[in-house]
Amino acid sequence: MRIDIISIFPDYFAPLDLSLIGRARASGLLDVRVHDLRSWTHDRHNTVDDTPYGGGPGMVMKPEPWGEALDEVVAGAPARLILPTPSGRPFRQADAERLAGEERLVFGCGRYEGIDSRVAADAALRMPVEEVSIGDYVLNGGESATLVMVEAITRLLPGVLGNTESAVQDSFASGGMENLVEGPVYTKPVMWRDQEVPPVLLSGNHGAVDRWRRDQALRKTARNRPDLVGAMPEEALDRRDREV
Ligand SMILES: N#Cc1c(N)n[nH]c1-c1ccc2c(Cl)cn(Cc3cccnc3)c2c1
Repeated sequence: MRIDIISIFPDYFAPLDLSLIGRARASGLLDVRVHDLRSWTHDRHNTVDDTPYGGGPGMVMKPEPWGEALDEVVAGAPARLILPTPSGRPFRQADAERLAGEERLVFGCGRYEGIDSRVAADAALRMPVEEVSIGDYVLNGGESATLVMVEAITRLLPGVLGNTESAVQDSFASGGMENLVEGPVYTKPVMWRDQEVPPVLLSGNHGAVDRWRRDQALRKTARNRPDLVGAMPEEALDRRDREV
């Protein structure tokens, strides 16, 4: 997969040189290219914003630099443009799984009050464009959202997660314990500050461990994410009661 990121803060993406994504890039498994939008400005001040038509607070990102940047970065090759925006469709795990199947993604990270709306409309003449939001809270621009989405997407690519990690049983995964959040996890020592590891985890009884983990995940989901419990079929909630 090739990912292009366009931003006025390219240094924001230094974390993509680290850890599993950094290793995947170094191995050639993943091709991530970060571009400074100001490379496509032509005035002395590298201007990327201007006042909004119709008035109102703040500034809007000018369309010309974006148009030139997308023309050059995409260069006619099929790519999907992802535009983080507070008004976008919610980004979910299913979107990460879907986008992990794409050959090329381009992330347009805006700032100020947003990118001139004609940029998305013009790009949509040549490629699929998705306006997405990572959550109902307000950020200062699209960079943090892009980091979140790039991590959620690329961790699903074969070979990116090492042997010690697994994307299969993750929360919100389509497989594994569907629609449940992760339950508690433990490692050595068996006793720490007067807290012992639940004995079932030391029992070697894999069936009992699986049942215990599912029950803990159900309890944690009901406590922290009642919205997910509502979406769960009734029998899934009662299953633990029938299991011996
Ligand atoms: N994704 C996402 C997301 C999220 N979940 N919160 N905020 C954002 C986000 C994404 C893109 C931009 C661009 Cl471009 C400018 N801003 C600042 C802003 C804030 C409030 C109203 N208008 C613009 C962005 C905020």
